[in-house]
Amino acid sequence: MLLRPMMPTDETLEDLGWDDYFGAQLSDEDARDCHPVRVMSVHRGKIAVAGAGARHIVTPYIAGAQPTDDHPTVGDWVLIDTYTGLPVRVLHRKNLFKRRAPGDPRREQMIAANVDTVFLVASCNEDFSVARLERYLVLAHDVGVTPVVVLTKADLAETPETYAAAARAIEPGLRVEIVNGRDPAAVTGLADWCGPGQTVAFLGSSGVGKSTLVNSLRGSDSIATQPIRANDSTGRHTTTVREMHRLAQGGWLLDTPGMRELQLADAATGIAEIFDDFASAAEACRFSDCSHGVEPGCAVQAAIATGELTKTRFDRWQKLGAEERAATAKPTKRRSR
Ligand SMILES: Nc1nc2c(ncn2[C@@H]2O[C@H](COP(=O)(O)OP(=O)(O)OP(=O)(O)O)[C@@H](O)[C@H]2O)c(=O)[nH]1
Ligand SMILES: [Zn+2]
Repeated sequence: MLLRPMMPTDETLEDLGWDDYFGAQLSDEDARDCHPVRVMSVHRGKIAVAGAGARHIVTPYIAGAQPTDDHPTVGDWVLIDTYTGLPVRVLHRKNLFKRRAPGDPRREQMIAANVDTVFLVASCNEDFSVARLERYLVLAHDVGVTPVVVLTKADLAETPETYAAAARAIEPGLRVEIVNGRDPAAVTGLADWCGPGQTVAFLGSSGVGKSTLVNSLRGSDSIATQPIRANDSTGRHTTTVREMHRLAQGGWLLDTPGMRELQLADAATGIAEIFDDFASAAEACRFSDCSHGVEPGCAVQAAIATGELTKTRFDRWQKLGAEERAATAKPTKRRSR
């Protein structure tokens, strides 16, 4: 089967996000016999890919690929054999978003690969929650993607700066941008991350304005947005396509339904990073399995007493830890009849 050019483009590999990280993975043989393509979308039994100057449809099956992770997902770079048109291997990823497969918590499902920046979207209204942003930060750190907090609906808030200050306080150096997602001019604040070759993804709960932002960034209105339901602010899921979208600034948006349903999974390292002050205080507790409650010699409680650590952050640290343990707990054995 020869590689059929489906659609000629003027895209270079660099436009698509190719850089030295991937280039360094090619042997001389690879460079001679194969060419790299990026996975734009995944369908049943086929994947749409983009290479230098053309887009193609190829099979996702790679001979000999064993674990699921060896198979291509959206955002991946795949080597295609120039003579057979078949995929040879998936290049090592910069990062990979995964989630537990719905209905089977023991299986993991790949969601998106090679994301440069993840926009953590929250709105400047009563839905704003530091704890939720922290969860997303944990996830971003865990996956190894640079997070940028985007606060939407600034036009509806009297003092959007108070929300921004609360977000900035979560982590030193955290980038926080305030936008009116409906105003295409206002999203220019996000341009730094959306230029040629850059890949972004969005995380945030339903109704915070992700689709609206995406439309403003794409310079089109091609993702349907629906008005929020009148008596709750949960919004609706309006995005069903699973693919990479070209942004007006030249970059790529990786938008998959899975991204929208991501949960905190296997995020232990991430939690330790966001709460490194708590993690290091806990090392001084008298008991190694201290629950930081009423035990004698608890260094965490001591630090809270002196004001060195805060009780509110302690509560969030405990809550995230408990959620994480619940999420990774082995299913309890069913009693036999
Ligand atoms: N005033 C104002 N309204 C906004 C802004 N961003 C989004 N909205 C509105 O908020 C509602 C929800 O926005 P969506 O973009 O659909 O939210 P979403 O995060 O994509 O929601 P899901 O698709 O459910 O994940 C829509 O009515 C938008 O028009 C903003 O910055 N300012
Ligand atoms: Zn303790």
